Amino acid sequence: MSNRIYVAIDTPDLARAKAIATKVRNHVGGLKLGLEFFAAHGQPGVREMATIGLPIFLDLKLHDIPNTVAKAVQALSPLEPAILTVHASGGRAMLEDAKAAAPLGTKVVAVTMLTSLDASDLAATGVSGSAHDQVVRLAALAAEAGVDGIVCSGAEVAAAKAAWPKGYFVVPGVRLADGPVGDQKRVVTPRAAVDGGASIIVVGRPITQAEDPDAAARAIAGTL
Ligand SMILES: O=c1ccn([C@@H]2O[C@H](COP(=O)(O)O)[C@@H](O)[C@H]2O)c(=O)[nH]1
Repeated sequence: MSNRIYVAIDTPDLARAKAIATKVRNHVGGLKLGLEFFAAHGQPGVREMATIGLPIFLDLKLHDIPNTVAKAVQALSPLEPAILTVHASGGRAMLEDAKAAAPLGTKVVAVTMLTSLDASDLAATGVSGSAHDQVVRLAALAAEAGVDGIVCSGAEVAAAKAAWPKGYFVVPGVRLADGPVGDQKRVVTPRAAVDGGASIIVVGRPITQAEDPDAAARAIAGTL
């Protein structure tokens, strides 16, 4: 099994992004680039990071009307990311159109409920019920729409996988047992995420803010 860790390179500083990625490249399976990096460096920055030689996960969490999302996916297609995110709450037509517009080799995965949210945040947006129910509901929508998988927390991944055995499951919100959680609310350890059925785990600050990012990545890989 290849390394399941995608390191989240969340910085607007290209030199720092390259330095961290270069340090950890032997102990992670891919690089996740999100809004912070993309807003600063766009497609040229993604191409630059791709020269490091690891698969690229473009975590842009697209969420708009179907036509706009499909056109955005088309515009991103020359990058041929390994993984691209959209928001499941954009609805079935948006998910279908995003998948249709993506390159064949790109996994389109739908974000269900951000790991920085809990049930009280959900209630504040007018959605009643648990995080578990919300994730399982949106995972069913994603499967029906024909995308490749979902993003969810490690607390729900086993239930989502049981309902969608062929799905691809991306789990962020991963923390070491004694580590700071920061703004994340639904966290699990790397081992628990993989045991629950994560296809890949996304790890950002526990690696990138460590004194020795390579040692941190190696230590996490050693627990899997
Ligand atoms: O529900 C989600 C979806 C995406 N993310 C992204 O993952 C990383 C997590 O970084 P940490 O530093 O390990 O918290 C970050 O890039 C988020 O944008 C998420 O956390 N939760």
